[in-house]
Amino acid sequence: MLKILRRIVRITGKYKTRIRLSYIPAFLKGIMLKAPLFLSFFVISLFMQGQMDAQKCLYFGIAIVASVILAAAFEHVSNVLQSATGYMVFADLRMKLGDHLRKLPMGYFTEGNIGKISSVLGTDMVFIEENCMGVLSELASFIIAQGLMTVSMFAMNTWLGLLSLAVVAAFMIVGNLMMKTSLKHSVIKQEGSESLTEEVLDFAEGIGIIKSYNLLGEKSKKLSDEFGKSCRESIAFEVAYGPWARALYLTFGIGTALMLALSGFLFARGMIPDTYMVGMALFLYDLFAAVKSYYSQMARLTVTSASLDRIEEVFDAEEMKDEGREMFAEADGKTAAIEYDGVSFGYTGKDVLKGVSFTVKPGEMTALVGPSGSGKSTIASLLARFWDVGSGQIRVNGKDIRKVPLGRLMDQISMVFQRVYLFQDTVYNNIAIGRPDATREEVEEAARKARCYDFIMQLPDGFDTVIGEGGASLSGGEKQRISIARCILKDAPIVILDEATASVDADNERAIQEAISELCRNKTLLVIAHRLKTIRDADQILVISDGKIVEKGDHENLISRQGVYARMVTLQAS
Ligand SMILES: Nc1ncnc2c1ncn2[C@@H]1O[C@H](COP(=O)(O)OP(=O)(O)OP(=O)(O)O)[C@@H](O)[C@H]1O
Repeated sequence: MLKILRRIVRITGKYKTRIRLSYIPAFLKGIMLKAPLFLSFFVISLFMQGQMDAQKCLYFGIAIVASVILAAAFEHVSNVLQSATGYMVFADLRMKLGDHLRKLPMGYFTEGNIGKISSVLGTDMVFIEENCMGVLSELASFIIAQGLMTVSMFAMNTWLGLLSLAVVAAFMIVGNLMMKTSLKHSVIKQEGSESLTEEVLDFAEGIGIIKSYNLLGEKSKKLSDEFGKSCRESIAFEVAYGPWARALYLTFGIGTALMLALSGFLFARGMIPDTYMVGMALFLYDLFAAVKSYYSQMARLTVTSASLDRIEEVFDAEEMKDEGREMFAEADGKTAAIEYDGVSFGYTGKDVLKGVSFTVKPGEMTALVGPSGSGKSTIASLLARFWDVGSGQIRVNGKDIRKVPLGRLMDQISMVFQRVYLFQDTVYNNIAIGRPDATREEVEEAARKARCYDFIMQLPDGFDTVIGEGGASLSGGEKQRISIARCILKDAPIVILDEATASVDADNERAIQEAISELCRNKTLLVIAHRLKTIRDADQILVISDGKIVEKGDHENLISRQGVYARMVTLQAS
């Protein structure tokens, strides 16, 4: 239990002191909450001893009101310190996570971790933020309140004190067993929610394919199975947890009854005065209320433990090294040279690239061609450090790309992917991502060059139209051109182009080709080519097969060689 509390305090980082400070008002609130009870006890005692008068009664009344006001004030201060800190902690933690995710290799995202990331951001962090920070101060005030009650029992009579201590010990045994059960099932529930999130994301993302291949029944069944599993896990949690919650309730009832019986016995034996007997009747239902509430709140914290595990798991994923602090010789220049020097690489041990070496001169175009799965995309993605090379080196302007800051490398590269991703934001912002400090004129100019200005102006709000859910929907070709406008605006010296294989209509294809020509003007180009007719003018064509360069040269040269490339051209022409 303390372990969970310590883990929560640990994630509060630089706000730790604020959290610890908040215990002071929480303790004071704990005392103030019990003050009306003690004051009432004194009032009754004074009445029974015939020492009460109207003035004293008024003072006691004022003291009770003051203690209630103070309890509220202390609660407010402790909440401000703790809950507000919770929001600050998680704002920082989300930023830290964003930064961490940015530094993870692409492989992390393709290895089934998307569900985990979604759960961490959407469920775990929100749960801890909303539930746990406030709970810490609640727990502190429960501990002090229970302490006060037990001490006052000892003050009345040692036997009463010992029995109340024994009941608290029974609460601790039952409470801890309840938490163990809750913890075990929370982990199962959290894992279930993770795989459910993954299944829902998969279903939503693949809905087009699911419909077109008539898989709605099959996929819906898979999804319903996941919902069913999640439901069963929740029921199993309740079934296992319920008896312990009832046991806690019983301990409360039995403990209270035993305290009443003991005080009656002690009174009958003349071991406690009648005022104490009346006081017991007053305290009775409040005697163990704090420890009961404490364990009820702790159950919430067990869910937190499973959430913390997942948050830590994501943070533990190894980041790509970004320790290089050297700069490119021609940093931010308009052209750049690229050299692959004996590059080998494998995703999961097996080598996908085997000793790949080639040079792209500044301002020239190199095309990668070859059968599917030969390693073309892998070659290109290593340049952007989506993964790091296994052995060998990739140099840009003579500098090993691992020796420069990742951010600086990315400044040098624009990428046009086959699969375009536009954010659910305005057209303007989707283009401006390329260079956030660009002026409106520059964004519009980039849109013109990418041949998308005209269709953007026909959208309901022009550049301010929101794309995506609830906003304008665009055709594949239009989206592609917006993504090219983004790259034109970025104006990076290197362009990696994954040539689209999807067929678009002739108008769109012409517009896309014109947009690409604008983008590639005076740039160093690495093109993953699928249609060979588009790369005839390339300065260099690399034919990749099974992770190796098997032919290298320009179109004329490779045709005259009558090798793999020539056969591919003949095949595509037929
Ligand atoms: N993220 C990944 N994890 C594991 N293996 C991968 C991953 N991406 C690609 N591979 C494997 O690496 C090999 C090369 O893939 P790559 O995508 O580079 O080929 P490609 O020539 O670009 O293919 P295509 O023309 O079909 O896009 C293939 O065997 C592929 O299965």
